[in-house]
Amino acid sequence: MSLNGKVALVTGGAQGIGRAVVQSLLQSSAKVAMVDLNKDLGEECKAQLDAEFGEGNCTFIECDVANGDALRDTFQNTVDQFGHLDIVINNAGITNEKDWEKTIQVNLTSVIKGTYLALEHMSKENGKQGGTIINVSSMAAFMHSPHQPVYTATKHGVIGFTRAMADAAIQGDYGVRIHALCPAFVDTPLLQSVEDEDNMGKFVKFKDDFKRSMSKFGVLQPSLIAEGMMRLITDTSLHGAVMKITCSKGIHFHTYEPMSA
Ligand SMILES: NC(=O)C1=CN([C@@H]2O[C@H](COP(=O)(O)OP(=O)(O)OC[C@H]3O[C@@H](n4cnc5c(N)ncnc54)[C@H](O)[C@@H]3O)[C@@H](O)[C@H]2O)C=CC1
Ligand SMILES: CC/C=C\C[C@H](O)/C=C/C=C\C=C\C=C\C(=O)[C@@H](O)C/C=C\CCC(=O)O
Repeated sequence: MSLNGKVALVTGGAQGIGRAVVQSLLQSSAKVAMVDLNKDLGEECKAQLDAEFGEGNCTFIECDVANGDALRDTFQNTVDQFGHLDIVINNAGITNEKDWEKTIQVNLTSVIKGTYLALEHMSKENGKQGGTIINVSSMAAFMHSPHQPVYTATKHGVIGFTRAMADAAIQGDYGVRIHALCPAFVDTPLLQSVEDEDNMGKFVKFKDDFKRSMSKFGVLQPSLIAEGMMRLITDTSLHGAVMKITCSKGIHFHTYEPMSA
């Protein structure tokens, strides 16, 4: 499905899962703001994408999503460059059990901020034209490990916040579809950090248990995660979805029991 005329903003877009979905969005003729902390990586990625898709379709904006003012400026910069905003993917994430406050800031607080900024630019409550938001969680929210307790907490939080905002979007008639995406293990540099004591702190001693899980459940490619994101963007029947992507079941959805008294 063509996304011609649509404008997307992807945080953490210069590497890994984010880069894969930036590629898919460009292949579908969307304009893309690739937002990332890593200037060198971002500029290299933009050069490659310009060579493949032509100049003017992708912009790189250096931004630490943990800096709320910078993130606000990044959203405005995107709208100034491309005229409007239709798709926001809050993808940037880290795992750091030593600096666990930073992990909360990047993985949860910034996802909340990114969601609210997306609504400022897309919600009908603000006179805008609607859109789609995808917040990236993890299968860590369904299968915790002793290896990354705070990372796990942030990913649980992303699901809870996203599901509540999806309900708010319905009751408030925002015209914005909001989903959570929960990949299992994916072959990216983040997954390699499982070996790093600098990242994992005292929990690095549990890394063998984590690696056994990786062996047992398998490791996905970023392209499949991008495929799941494109389905959330293009299937307008979906709202408030919690998409799971695993080696055993592929792209599927978590189902919740209806709330009852
Ligand atoms: N790799 C995996 O096994 C899984 C990853 N995820 C989630 O997917 C998302 C993307 O992860 P990966 O692609 O694996 O990671 P990655 O480390 O390969 O790429 C993340 C990108 O985000 C950028 N980034 C990090 N902190 C940032 C910040 N404060 N501001 C702006 N950009 C920042 C990095 O520079 C990098 O380019 C994360 O939210 C992660 O938790 C979820 C499940 C599995
Ligand atoms: C340094 C590591 C960084 C990121 C890793 C990632 O975010 C963490 C993933 C944690 C757990 C992954 C679990 C994978 C599970 C599966 O693949 C499933 O097939 C297992 C079966 C059922 C899951 C339970 C359910 O679906 O509710």
